[in-house]
Amino acid sequence: MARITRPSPTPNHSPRKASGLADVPERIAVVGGGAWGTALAISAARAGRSTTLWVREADLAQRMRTTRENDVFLPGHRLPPHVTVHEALGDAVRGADAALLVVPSQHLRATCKALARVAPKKLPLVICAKGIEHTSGLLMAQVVEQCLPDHPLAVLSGPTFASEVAQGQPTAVTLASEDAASDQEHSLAARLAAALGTPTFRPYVTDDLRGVEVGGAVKNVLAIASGIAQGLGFGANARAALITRGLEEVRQLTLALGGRSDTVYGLAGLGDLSLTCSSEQSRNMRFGMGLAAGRSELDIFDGRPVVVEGRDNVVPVTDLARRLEVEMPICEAVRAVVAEGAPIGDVMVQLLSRPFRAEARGLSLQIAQPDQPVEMRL
Ligand SMILES: NC(=O)C1=CN([C@@H]2O[C@H](COP(=O)(O)OP(=O)(O)OC[C@H]3O[C@@H](n4cnc5c(N)ncnc54)[C@H](O)[C@@H]3O)[C@@H](O)[C@H]2O)C=CC1
Ligand SMILES: O=C(CO)COP(=O)(O)O
Repeated sequence: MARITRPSPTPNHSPRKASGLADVPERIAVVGGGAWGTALAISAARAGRSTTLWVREADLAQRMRTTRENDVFLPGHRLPPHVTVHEALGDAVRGADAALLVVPSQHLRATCKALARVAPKKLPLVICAKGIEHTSGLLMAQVVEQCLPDHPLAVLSGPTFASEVAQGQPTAVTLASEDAASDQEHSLAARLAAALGTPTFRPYVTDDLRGVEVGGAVKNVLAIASGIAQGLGFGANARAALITRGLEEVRQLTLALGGRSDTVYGLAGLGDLSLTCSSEQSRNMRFGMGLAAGRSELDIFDGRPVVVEGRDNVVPVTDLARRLEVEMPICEAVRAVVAEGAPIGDVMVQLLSRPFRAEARGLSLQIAQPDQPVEMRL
């Protein structure tokens, strides 16, 4: 395995200037000790940051302090010495310069409410969860703004399987903060990039929070579709079509919400969508494959407590699209299977029987529906 090492990153506690940039956050708190939080803590420590990790499960936190491994959510990866594990949220964020929020999307609000009681004033917050809140239909940044209104906000997203990041495999991410437009190198996103970036964890900065968030929320739903397609035995052509047409669904929703096309074609859009739709490392994709094979949810992950954001987000994603009158046929098909119990075969036939249409934007062709029966052995 190729591995690039960085010239001896030594953590220190004094503010650092990087390449003439403003002070970068030195002490990073990671809120959420699942696979992604653990990988981000390892990566932040590798970047030389002094890192705390909040692990909700007290027994796991205790074990991690001894064994230096998260044997539940990210087994096989050692925590560097500069990562301190806490089960009390207040201890994890005390003295932090920035906090990465890495709990599953549907638990973010409750976690933020708890954080509001203990977080230092104006602590910069970095959303690393991908999704839309079920009860409110809000994106993660909107949820955080409601619970912690006075805290500067950034979003970190992109094609990032946790275990590869923990291994130090080359990875690129998008870091978004609104001030990146006006105050580029002093922006929160730029300062976080300087704090968290390494030769193998390469942040790209943008000001388009909305676009970054939509890409992350929708790709998980599309990855379930990709898993279903793979599970049904469809080939590489189908996957390429699904990724391309899925990206168009991401684009339409992004634009409807005020995000930008360049974000859709960036790491948090096309990058994450293509990763998650083509690798069985993806839990969402494995979930879809399991559904196609007729397996139960528990059986798909051998009874382990695994987050499948696409399953938890398919209804809020499609509800939002319906409200904004954005057509998302692939996401709707996943909703029919996952949330409404429709038989996969019927949903697939419906999807393949949709009318042919224009690909070029601006053309509004009316073409007849396919009139042959869909011939598939499902
Ligand atoms: N695993 C990955 O490769 C990546 C995950 N993400 C995102 O990170 C977020 C977290 O996912 P993972 O770390 O992978 O999850 P995970 O499946 O590895 O772990 C589950 C996490 O949920 C937490 N949890 C369970 N119930 C909770 C509650 N009531 N309140 C707060 N936390 C609770 C657990 O403590 C644990 O930290 C998700 O939004 C996911 O989409 C983003 C990029 C990569
Ligand atoms: O978000 C991810 C990769 O960028 C992780 O995807 P899964 O949750 O499908 O494993």
